[in-house]
Amino acid sequence: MNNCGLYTDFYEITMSQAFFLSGKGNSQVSFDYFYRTNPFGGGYLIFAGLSDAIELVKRFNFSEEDIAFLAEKGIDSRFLDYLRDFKFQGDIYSMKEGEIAFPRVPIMRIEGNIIECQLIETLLLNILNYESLIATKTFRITQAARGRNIIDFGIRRAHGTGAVQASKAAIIGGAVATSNVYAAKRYNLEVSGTMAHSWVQSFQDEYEAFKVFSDIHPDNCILLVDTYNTLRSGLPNAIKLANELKAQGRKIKGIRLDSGDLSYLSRKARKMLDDAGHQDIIITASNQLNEHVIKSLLEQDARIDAFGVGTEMITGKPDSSLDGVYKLAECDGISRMKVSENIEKVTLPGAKKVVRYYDHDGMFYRDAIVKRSEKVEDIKEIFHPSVDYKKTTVEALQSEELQKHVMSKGEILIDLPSAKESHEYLMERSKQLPSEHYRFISPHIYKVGLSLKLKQERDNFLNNL
Ligand SMILES: Nc1ncnc2c1ncn2[C@@H]1O[C@H](COP(=O)(O)OP(=O)(O)OP(=O)(O)O)[C@@H](O)[C@H]1O
Ligand SMILES: O=P(O)(O)OC[C@H]1O[C@H](OP(=O)(O)OP(=O)(O)O)[C@H](O)[C@@H]1O
Ligand SMILES: O=C(O)c1cccnc1
Repeated sequence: MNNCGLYTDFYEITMSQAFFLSGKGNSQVSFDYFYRTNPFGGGYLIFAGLSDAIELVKRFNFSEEDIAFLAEKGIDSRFLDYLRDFKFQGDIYSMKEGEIAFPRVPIMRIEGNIIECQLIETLLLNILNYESLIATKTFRITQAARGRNIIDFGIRRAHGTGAVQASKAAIIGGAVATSNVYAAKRYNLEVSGTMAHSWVQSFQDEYEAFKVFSDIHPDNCILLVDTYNTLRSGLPNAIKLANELKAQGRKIKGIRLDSGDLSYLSRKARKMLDDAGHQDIIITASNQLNEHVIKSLLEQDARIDAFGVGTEMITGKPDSSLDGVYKLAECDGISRMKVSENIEKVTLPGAKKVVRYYDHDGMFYRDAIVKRSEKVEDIKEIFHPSVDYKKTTVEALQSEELQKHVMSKGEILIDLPSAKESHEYLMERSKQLPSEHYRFISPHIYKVGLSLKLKQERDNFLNNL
C-alpha cells in the first residue's frame, strides 16, 4: 500500500470533513490507545505492531484516484483539497514493541490536530490489535513449549493476507521461523519448510519419496512419517534411509509427526531412532496444536523437539480479536471523558502517561496512569482505580515512563525495531514479570493504580455530571 489514506472506516472521513467545515479542524487533542480485557484468559498482553503502524502512518495520504473515489462518495471538494496534501504531523508516544502491557493502561498516546488524529484511528487499531493478539498467543505457546522451538505454519489458515503481519507478530511473540515466504522476505524472518503428504503420495513407495527428497535437500530434510502408518511404515523407512546416509557420512535432520497420539508416537519414535543410533535426528510435531495441547504433551513426557503451529496461533483462537480502543482524552487543553453505565467503559480524563514501578528485585510491581503534566518524582502514592481506601506507596521505588516519544510532528524519532529486536526486548521484559501472571488458569491480576491528581480529576468530572 503506497498511499493508505483509504485504509480506514468511512466515518473517520465524514467526521474529519465535519471538523474541517465547522472550523474545529485546528483543535489540539490527545487520544489514548489501550485495551480492556486480557486475551485468552491470560494475565497480560504482548504489545506488537508498532513498527508496521508507524510506517503506515507515514504513508497515510491520498492519491488523485483516492480523492476521485471520495468525491464520488459525496465528500466536499473543500475537504478533498485538504486531503490532497494530507500528512500526519502529530506526535506519538508509545510503549516499545514487545512490551508487556495490562488492561486499561494506555499503550500509546497520539497528539496533534483533531483531523489528523481522528483519521488514523482505524489504521492504528487494525494493526495494533491484530499483531498484539497474535504475538500474545504465540508467546503463550512458547511458554508451554518450555524452550522447544515453535515454527509458524499458519499462512494457509490465516485470515487472508493478514497472514503477512500475523507471521511477523508470531516471530515477535517467540516463533523461531515461519513457513510464510512473503513475510520472511518482507521482514527478514527465518523461513522454514518440511514436506507435505502430497510429496510422499506422489511416489509408489514411501522410502523412495524420502530418498529422493534427501538427495535434493541434503541439509534440510525433515521427513513426514505419518502418510501410511507412522510406526510400521514411516519410521522404518526413515530409519532405513538414515542408516544408508550415515554410511555415506550424511544424515537426515528430523521427522515430522502430523496425526495420532503425538505423545505416544513421539516416545516410540524416539526409542526406535535411538536404538538405531540416530540420537541426533529431531522429532517435530504438528496437528492442531495450541498452548494447552503442547503443555499436556510435555506433561505426558512427549519426546518432541519442535512444534509446527498453524491455525490456532495465526487466528488467535479462540479469541479472534483484541478489544483495543482509541479514545479522546483531551481537546484544546480541556479534559474529556467517555461515561458509561458499564464502569469498565468509563475512560480516564486528560492527556496521560504511564509509569511502571519496579520492586527491589527489579520485578514489575505496579503500573500507574498519571497526568501527562505530572512529575514522576512528585508521585508518592498511587490509588486503586475504583476502591477508594486502597492505595500503595511508591515513593522509594525505581520507576520508568513506558510511553517513549516515537514520532514528532510526523517524523519518526526512533529506529523502528525488527521483529527479532522486539522479540529480544520481550525476552528481557518477560524475566521481570512475576511467574504467577503466566498461569493459564486464574493468572494473578497485575495491579494498576492512578495518581491522586488523575483520580481527583476523574471523580470531580463524574460528581459534576
Ligand atoms: N497425547 C496427546 N495429548 C493431548 N492431545 C493430543 C495428543 N496427541 C494429539 N493430540 C491433539 O489431539 C487432536 C487430535 O485431532 P484429530 O483427532 O483430528 O487428529 P488425528 O485424527 O490424529 O489426525 P488427522 O485427522 O489429521 O489424521 C489434535 O489437536 C492433536 O494436536
Ligand atoms: O494443524 P495446524 O496447526 O493448522 O498446522 C498446519 C497444518 O497444515 C498442514 O496440514 P494440511 O494443510 O495438509 O491439513 P491436514 O494435515 O489438517 O489434513 C500441516 O501438516 C499441519 O497439520
Ligand atoms: O513446512 C511444513 O512442514 C508445513 C508448512 C505449512 C503447513 N504445514 C506444514
